[in-house]
Amino acid sequence: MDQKGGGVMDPILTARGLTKRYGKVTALDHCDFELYPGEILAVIGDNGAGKSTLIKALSGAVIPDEGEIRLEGQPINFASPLDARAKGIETVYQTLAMSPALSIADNMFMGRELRRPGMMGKLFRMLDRPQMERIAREKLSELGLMTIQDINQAVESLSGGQRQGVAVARAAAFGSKVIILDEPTAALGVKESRRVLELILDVKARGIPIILISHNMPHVFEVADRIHIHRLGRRLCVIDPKQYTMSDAVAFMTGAKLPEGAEAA
Ligand SMILES: Nc1ncnc2c1ncn2[C@@H]1O[C@H](COP(=O)(O)OP(=O)(O)OP(=O)(O)O)[C@@H](O)[C@H]1O
Repeated sequence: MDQKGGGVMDPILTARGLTKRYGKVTALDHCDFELYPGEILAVIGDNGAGKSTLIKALSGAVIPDEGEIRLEGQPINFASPLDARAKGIETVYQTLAMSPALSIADNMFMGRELRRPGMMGKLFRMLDRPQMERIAREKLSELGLMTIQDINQAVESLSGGQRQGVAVARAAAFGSKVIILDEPTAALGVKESRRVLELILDVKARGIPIILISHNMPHVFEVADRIHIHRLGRRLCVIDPKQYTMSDAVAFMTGAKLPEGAEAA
């Protein structure tokens, strides 16, 4: 059943019956999932509920044992995160996957460097630094991240919030269809978290849907359009944050209360 817009919109990303076992542990147990165009979908759940495994399966980092994933209606079988990236699913992990000693521009283009013909013509193509710097500057400024002064500044010299910003801008910059953010505010202070939440809303305003994994209920309730509650390896329900309180969500998550009237999985 469509959970959004009374059946008007088709989901951009779906999963049906996703299952992943690690020996005797079932990390994902016939899990369903939907992400709709333009929305921020938060995924919450207790420790060990299977949230990371779910996003890893959606981003090609884990290959599910069973189940089906569809992107824009087409079945997909990612063999690796690179595969998922090539299809427009960008994931920003807590570790950010950046090289601290390299510059902002280098990090933004890591793995997709732009090249131009060198002195020897087409055989020896060299990095097109001016172009990469120009685009990096443009992308950061589009997302209001121009508190960063110098695009050649090493990432290690940035604050935690600025680093998170660069990672999100990188994800948003490359024709993404879906951005997955894993605990983007977990390591940040109040002010930096605020900036990152604004950035998440900016990315949404640019029409890119976001999956936000977070344990921070105030942040989730502030930005999410819908909340996928994950419990014991599967989706327990999806709730509208305007209709439930944070304590309801925590009670559902921990099994203290069952969702009433929520869309059961
Ligand atoms: N590579 C692995 N090998 C063995 N077990 C794993 C592996 N990855 C996850 N698990 C197990 O699968 C279950 C789900 O883990 P997962 O990390 O997906 O949960 P989570 O909801 O993201 O938890 P947290 O909020 O604590 O990060 C846990 O019991 C975990 O121990």
